[in-house]
Amino acid sequence: MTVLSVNVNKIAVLRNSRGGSEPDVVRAARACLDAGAHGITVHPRPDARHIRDYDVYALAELAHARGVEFNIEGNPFAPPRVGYPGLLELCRRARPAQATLVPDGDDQLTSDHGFDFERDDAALRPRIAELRELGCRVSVFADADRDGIERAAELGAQRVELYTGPFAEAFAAGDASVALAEFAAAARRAQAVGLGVNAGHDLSQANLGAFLRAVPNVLEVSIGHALIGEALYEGLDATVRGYLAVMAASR
Ligand SMILES: CC(=O)[C@@H](O)[C@H](O)COP(=O)(O)O
Ligand SMILES: NCC(=O)COP(=O)(O)O
Repeated sequence: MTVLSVNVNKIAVLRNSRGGSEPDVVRAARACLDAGAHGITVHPRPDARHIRDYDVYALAELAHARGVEFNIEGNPFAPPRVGYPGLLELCRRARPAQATLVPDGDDQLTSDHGFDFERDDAALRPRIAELRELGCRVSVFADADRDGIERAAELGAQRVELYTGPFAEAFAAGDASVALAEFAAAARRAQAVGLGVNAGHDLSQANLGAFLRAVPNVLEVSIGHALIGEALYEGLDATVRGYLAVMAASR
């Protein structure tokens, strides 16, 4: 079964645009959970452009109280700075059920690629080990079109999150068949060495069904940008239920 983790970064974008505390990130997360979402994801960035450290702690408290998965995404190599203690320190303090490592820089508008597991091997290993010692399940962001996804297992990761941006682009352009075959093959290669497969980036109500029907045994999708945008029209409750309906129909 695939679970839905709602990424609430974009609620914080809106809040930060004016300062103050509205819209309230925790209230929005609660509304998503009330609608049936299985978990909450955040991807705090060192420049604090959206989710801040205090959001992470407040959302962790909510997730722990509700007994749902909290997933923190981020670059494990980004150094701490004021307002951003670093991904590992955030995980030490917030104890998320899952930490998803993503190799992105501050100069990126958003995440746009996965790890090169061969190049990043020595750097990733100790961070994955430390996160696992903290009790986090560790997932690593991966490209479907790059060789070597299997190495994530050797590094100690339990899951990979397939970067679905290229699939979403192909879907929007009208033909995702080649991309879907590539993603399905990558998922199978990861699963063959015992890795669980998550997926995320630019998934939407429009493209999610096609993805889940083609790619086997996706354990979790984390969705933010499209979902929060759609919720402006339909409301969070109806939008989350809409995603869950797509997921149920794609089983
Ligand atoms: C790893 C990933 O694909 C998402 O976490 C995405 O990067 C969301 O981050 P932004 O909301 O900052 O674009
Ligand atoms: N890991 C992907 C995620 O959390 C949300 O990505 P997006 O839906 O905001 O593109």
